[in-house]
Amino acid sequence: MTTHDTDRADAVPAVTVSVVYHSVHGHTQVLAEHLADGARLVPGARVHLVEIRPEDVVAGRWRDAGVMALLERSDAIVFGCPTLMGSVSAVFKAFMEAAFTPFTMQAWKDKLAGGFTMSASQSGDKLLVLQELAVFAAQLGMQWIGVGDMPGNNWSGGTRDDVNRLGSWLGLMSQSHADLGPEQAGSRGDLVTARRYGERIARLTQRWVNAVPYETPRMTEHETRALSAAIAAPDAGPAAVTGA
Ligand SMILES: Cc1cc2nc3c(=O)[nH]c(=O)nc-3n(C[C@H](O)[C@H](O)[C@H](O)COP(=O)(O)O)c2cc1C
Repeated sequence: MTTHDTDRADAVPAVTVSVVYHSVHGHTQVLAEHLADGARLVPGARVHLVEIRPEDVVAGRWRDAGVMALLERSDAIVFGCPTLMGSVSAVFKAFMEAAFTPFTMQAWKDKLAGGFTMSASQSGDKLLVLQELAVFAAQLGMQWIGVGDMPGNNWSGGTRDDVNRLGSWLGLMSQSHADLGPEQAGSRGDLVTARRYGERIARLTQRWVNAVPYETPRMTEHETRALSAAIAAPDAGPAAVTGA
């Protein structure tokens, strides 16, 4: 089992958020890391970053008892993988099929869920992957959380740095140019959107599990464009700007 864990239990009650992802060349991993960083902003959030590894797939079956035990005690699970041939990656699908056991026990019922995917094309049929992940979560009886941001890059002044620049709500979409390495994964806007989505999931988990008060953050289109402009500013980085 490969996990990178953070414990920010503080004085508030704890929730456990696990971000489970597969990445072939590292682009999806960057997205997962930013999503986890956003979740870590929430007091009490214990965030686990869990990589699904091809070496744990043997004869078509993925197995890792440690990961499954962690997921069973998680309050929220976020699923992510690259879009490959218009579908979830094969390694991640092997993980999904291994969830047949918790499915039979309804072990993940009423945990919160979310999903993300990365691809090279602007569309690349990423919606199909998010639909697969959402149906998977529904089969497990989970409660799905979508992206809560207005769309970006949908007007003449829009850029790749915009928040939610691919205009996806079912889950988080990001796009990486096929000739660039993971150090240039996605766009600044995608990484900020990932952090915002991670924070949203962790805050909603705190409300769902511990009834921690949560005031729904609302941003007008105008405010969203101002945030996108801040992300595009030369000195700004995704770590510095979230608009939260
Ligand atoms: C076998 C294969 C299939 C792919 N299929 C798609 C696709 O259907 N749509 C798309 O936009 N990109 C596709 N891509 C590009 C990947 O989604 C893209 O390179 C992504 O950044 C890989 O993420 P990773 O570095 O986390 O593995 C494909 C790449 C490979 C190698």
